Amino acid sequence: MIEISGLRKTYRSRQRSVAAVDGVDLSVGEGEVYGVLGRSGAGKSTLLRCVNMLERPDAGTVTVGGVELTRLRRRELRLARHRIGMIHQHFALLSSRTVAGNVAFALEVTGVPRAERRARVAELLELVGLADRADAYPAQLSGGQKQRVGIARALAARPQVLLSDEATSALDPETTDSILRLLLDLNRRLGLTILLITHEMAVVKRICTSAAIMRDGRFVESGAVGDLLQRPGSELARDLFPLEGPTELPGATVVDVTVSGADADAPLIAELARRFDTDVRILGGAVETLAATRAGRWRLALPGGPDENSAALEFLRSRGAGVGVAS
Ligand SMILES: Nc1ncnc2c1ncn2[C@@H]1O[C@H](COP(=O)(O)OP(=O)(O)OP(=O)(O)O)[C@@H](O)[C@H]1O
Repeated sequence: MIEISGLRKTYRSRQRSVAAVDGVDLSVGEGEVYGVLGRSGAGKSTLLRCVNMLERPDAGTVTVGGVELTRLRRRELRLARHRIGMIHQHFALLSSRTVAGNVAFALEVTGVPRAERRARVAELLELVGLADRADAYPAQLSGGQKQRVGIARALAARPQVLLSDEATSALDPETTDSILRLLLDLNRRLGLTILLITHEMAVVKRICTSAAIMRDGRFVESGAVGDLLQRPGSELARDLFPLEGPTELPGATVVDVTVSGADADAPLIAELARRFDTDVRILGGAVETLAATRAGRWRLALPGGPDENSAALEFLRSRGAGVGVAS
């Protein structure tokens, strides 16, 4: 649904030049929720703004829903942009308009007739759970309610894609959770593809099917959450699903084992102990449900050195587990 290739954007001023996006490739499938994580200044906002061409990239291509936006002229781009909704950290609502007026505004600019507008606004407010606040003004709303208005407005033109720019960063944890639940619900009900940027791992954990870490304008790691978890040494896996316990034990091989999907609930460790008649110890671990994936991660200590345990490690791999030897 979103294909980005070789994307670059450099900001130049007399004193300095900053490569905010420095060669990013990204592919977001239809119906995916893709999270880009990174610290302040990593280039996340610039990347997102290049996706709907609020920012013109210097190089690379951006294709959304099969349309290559980087080739379009201004007028065509304006039309194509209607297929891409966007929500913002600070909501960006019009303070002089009511909730209904803010949502209607998005329809006015696309020339939707008045009667149709009214019905669509009612439908959208129902969708985001704000039907009873249609006549309120933004100043009378909580942060979570304001973001719901932002979401309704972003969905007005029935976009295929929603871009989310730190949409929950200004909200408390409980409200964050309710907004993330709404986004997940919209993703599932409408088949909406979501590309979000955030500095909060919890957001990725809660709703993303795929994720990337961005640093200095580049993706340092990316992939489906289930795959990342199984990738030995993955930074994202470590942060998404931390493992506790020592990484070294005298006389033992310490391994981190990750399984995802239905395998997460299989009695893998029991089978390992039985088959290889080994006194395997669990040093740390858990089974958790992330947005898209049920996953189990364990740090195990197997008696003996790596050579003595090679058959056991091979067995774990043959069962679809990601295996990283810690020591
Ligand atoms: N309009 C601009 N002019 C000059 N430099 C800019 C501009 N916008 C962003 N930058 C610079 O580009 C780099 C990336 O900024 P960007 O806002 O994309 O990062 P970010 O990861 O979204 O950070 P934050 O979470 O703080 O918004 C930063 O060094 C920033 O100072």
